[in-house]
Amino acid sequence: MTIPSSPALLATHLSTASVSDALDSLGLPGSLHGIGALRQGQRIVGPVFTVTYEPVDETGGTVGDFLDDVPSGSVILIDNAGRTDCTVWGGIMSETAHERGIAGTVINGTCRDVAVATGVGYPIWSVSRFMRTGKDRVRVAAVQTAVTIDQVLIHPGDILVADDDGAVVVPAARWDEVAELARLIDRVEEAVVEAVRGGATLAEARARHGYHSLQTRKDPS
Ligand SMILES: O=C([O-])CC(=O)C(=O)O
Ligand SMILES: [Mg+2]
Repeated sequence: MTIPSSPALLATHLSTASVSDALDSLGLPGSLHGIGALRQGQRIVGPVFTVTYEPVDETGGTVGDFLDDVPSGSVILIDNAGRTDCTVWGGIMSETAHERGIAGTVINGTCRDVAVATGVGYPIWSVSRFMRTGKDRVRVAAVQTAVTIDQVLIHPGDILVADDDGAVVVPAARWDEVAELARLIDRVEEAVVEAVRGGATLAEARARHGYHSLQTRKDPS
């Protein structure tokens, strides 16, 4: 399996749109509906380090205790069950993750200190932003165990791609296959645009290159 984590590959990596279409064509789930980029113009790809939070009723809960254990190049994927009334990520964590070379953080939940993340250029995708802390409200229940977000079952080490359009996860064992298909989809879409530039109508260009069925699930037989 090739994980494109070098800066050069990061600069040219696949869009979430192409990866999502490739997953559709293989009949695989992976797109994380409801999680969006905190700010535009950032793209990441890397293996996920999963974190699961749970609520606490009394004092003692806190956020971020796992951060010292995350390898550089990882994408931190936090599942707080979509909870948006208290954080699981903040500015100290953004500064620390940036310092450690962590690729970015994707949160099924909310985060705060957004200006700090923006200031250091640390990429975050989340359901929302909100300032009330998760300290004394949540605690880490598990790290590096499987999580399910938007009905997508995600295992530690699966490959997450995120950009302006959101975040999508590919099972590690299917990465090469999905990436190759996504590259093919990119090439076909470029050919459609080239045909339009060359004078074809959009209908002609799309028909010529099979645009409408790029993402259609292919018969496995
Ligand atoms: O309580 C939180 O969300 C954590 C926080 O603010 C930080 O890391 O700076
Ligand atoms: Mg803070």
